[in-house]
Amino acid sequence: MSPNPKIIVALDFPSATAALDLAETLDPEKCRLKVGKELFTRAGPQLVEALQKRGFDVFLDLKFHDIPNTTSAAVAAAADLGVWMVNVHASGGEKMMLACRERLESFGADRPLLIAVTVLTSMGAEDLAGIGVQDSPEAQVSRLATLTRNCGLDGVVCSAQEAPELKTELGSDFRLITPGIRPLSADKGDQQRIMTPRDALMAGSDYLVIGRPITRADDPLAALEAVHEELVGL
Ligand SMILES: O=C(O)c1cc(=O)[nH]c(=O)n1[C@@H]1O[C@H](COP(=O)(O)O)[C@@H](O)[C@H]1O
Repeated sequence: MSPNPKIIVALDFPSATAALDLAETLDPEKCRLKVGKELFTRAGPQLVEALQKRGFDVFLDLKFHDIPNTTSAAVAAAADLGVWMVNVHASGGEKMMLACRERLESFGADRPLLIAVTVLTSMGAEDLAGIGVQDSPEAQVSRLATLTRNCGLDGVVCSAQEAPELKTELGSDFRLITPGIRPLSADKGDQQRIMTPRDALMAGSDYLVIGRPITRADDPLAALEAVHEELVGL
């Protein structure tokens, strides 16, 4: 039993019923839950509250990216909901991230963790070139993660492939949240920069975001248990 579960199950479902059905089978002491754009758009704050009432920490993954005034107000709305963690896109820039961090100060110690997405784990070098970024994914992640840390945020979303370098550059307190996690037997799907759960933690990830390998498994609970077994001793 871990008081600080490192696995965040991505509830990428089209309805509150589907999300709650899975949540009923899970243990809040063994995983946290992520509510993203599809589920939140369909089920809204009530679903987040329902999950929190069942004892789960919720990562509200809406990846806010807008002007500073709008984004900081959205982050404050997430804090009012009582979520454990909320995220913005680091590419929204310094002023946007500073405004968000400052807005959360009024929530004191109960504020959510505020993290920023660097380069989506579905993107590789060619995708970056397509949006005018000639640097490698690693260099762009490092640039955006450093900016995020300098703005006083709590951590970044990145690929576990970038974790060792970021831990060295940015320090052990700066949290690394890593999607693109694939047990060896799982399909890669649309993810490009992937790693197994065990390798990701050994590389320096603080939290593993895992969606389809658990939620689309024939037996999601067994799939989650299998990941826990893979992590024994870490
Ligand atoms: O912010 C995220 O959580 C996120 C960032 C990123 O770069 N890549 C990424 O896959 N995610 C999310 O992590 C989850 C990964 O799900 P699976 O690919 O099904 O394991 C999805 O809910 C994505 O929205």
